[in-house]
Parts: sequence; C-alpha cells; structure tokens
Amino acid sequence: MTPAPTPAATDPDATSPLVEVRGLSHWYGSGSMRRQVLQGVDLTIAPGEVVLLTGPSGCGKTTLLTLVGALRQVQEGSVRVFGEELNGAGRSARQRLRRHIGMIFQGHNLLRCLSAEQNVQMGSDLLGGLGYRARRDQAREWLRQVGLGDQLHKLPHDLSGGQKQRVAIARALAARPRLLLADEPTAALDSRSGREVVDLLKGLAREQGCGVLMVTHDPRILDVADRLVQMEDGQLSAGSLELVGAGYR
Ligand SMILES: Nc1ncnc2c1ncn2[C@@H]1O[C@H](COP(=O)(O)OP(=O)(O)OP(=O)(O)O)[C@@H](O)[C@H]1O
Repeated sequence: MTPAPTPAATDPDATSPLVEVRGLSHWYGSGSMRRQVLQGVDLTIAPGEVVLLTGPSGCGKTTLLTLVGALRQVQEGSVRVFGEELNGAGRSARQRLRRHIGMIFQGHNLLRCLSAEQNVQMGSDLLGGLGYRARRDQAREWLRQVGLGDQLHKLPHDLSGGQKQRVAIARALAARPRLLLADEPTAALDSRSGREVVDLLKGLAREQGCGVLMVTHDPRILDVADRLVQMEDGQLSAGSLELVGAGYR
C-alpha cells in the first residue's frame, strides 16, 4: 500500500529551497582600504538540510552567515531567503525575515540581568499566541533538552562558557526557526555536550524542516552534515564534499 503523502511533501513551501545564494560578492572598507571578502558565492539550502561550512580563519564564513541572516545589506548578487530577495530589501523586510531565522553566534548575546529561563523565554516570545505559562514551560523544556534543566534560575555570569552557549542554543530553538545559522556552536563545549547539541540541531532540522547552516572547525561533528561546503578566500570550493548518500545521514 502506498503511504499517504506527508504534509511536507504536499506543501510547496516545504520543498522549495530555504536559501538560494547566487553570485554573492561582498566588500568591506572604502577607497584604497576597500577589500573583497566574498567572491561570487553560490549556495542552496533545502528544508531539513544540515550544511556545514568550514574554511580557514578570515576567509569570509561569518560574513556569509550574516548576509544570509539578513543582518547586513547585500551589495552584489542575490540572496533569497524563504523566497524573498534580500538584495535591495529594506530594514523592515529584513527584520520580518529575521523573526524566522535562529542565530547562534559566538559571544552568546544573552541578557545579563535575565535568568537562563527568561533568556530562553525571549525566544518563544517571538511565537505569537502563546500565554506566559506556555512560554515558560517551553523554555524549561528546551533548557532540559540542552542539559540545563537544573540551571533554570541562574544568571549568565553564574554559568560556564559552555552552559551559556547551550542557553543561547535553547533560545534560538525556542523560537522554532525555519532556518538556523550557527557560528561555531560547539567551540566552548566538551565533546559529549557538543555531540548532544548538534544532535539536537539535527533533530530540529528533521522534525520541523528547519535548514541549518553551521560554521565549524570541529572535526568531531562533521558527521552531522548532509553537506559539507568549504570556503577559501571568499569562494566556496568547487570540490565541496557531498556527504549525502555517502552513509553520513
Ligand atoms: N566589519 C568589518 N569591517 C572590515 N573588515 C571586516 C569586517 N568584518 C570582517 N572583516 C574582515 O573580513 C574578512 C572575513 O571575515 P569573516 O569574519 O567573515 O571571516 P571568518 O571566515 O568568519 O573568520 P573566523 O573563522 O576567524 O571567524 C577578515 O579578513 C576580517 O578581518
């Protein structure tokens, strides 16, 4: 018997790419200080796909992440996120898109005066229509999932670097993003917690059709990738290693 099609298979939004980058170039500085950091980058991310981005320090990985995350204005080329063109998009359009993009950047960006639970609750505040209690319970559940169920009321300065990173991850996941951008999310974690965190991210990608673009230098987590892309001198290398179908899923 043929199984009934899943909602994901019948919903066009669930099959069209979340991210389509074409011919993306970017420069910093002006005049004689102007320097090109991205050169004609092409990248596509499908719903539910986990793409790992690696490359030497300074090659442009974070710049690419911030452009896809609608945090910077696109200078040249096309960046389509959820079908919307970011080149030429105004501030309010970019803000609207960012509500559906979870970001985990180095430095955590936690609010220092709020507890772990309250920081994570800020993530679910982005989901409309949930009462206080539901948002609080969800925040607690996400913190439990990242192994911090017993640290709910701690302030960031009472948590270790790795614990703060996990709070930041829980906060990003609590907003149920359609796309998750992560810059070295396991850098401050020991190998067991790093593994737990990437497994959590992968689970989210699978269950919710969320795409993940993750910058990493961590060889311990490369197996989580559906696709590994390598950047060098602002270009994605043509020989990017395709892991799909190679037994890595
Ligand atoms: N706001 C900025 N103004 C000027 N130059 C910048 C700016 N941000 C980054 N750069 C430069 O652009 C280049 C690319 O930086 P980017 O942070 O994207 O690289 P990266 O691959 O993420 O590096 P890392 O792995 O060290 O984080 C670097 O030479 C960096 O010094």
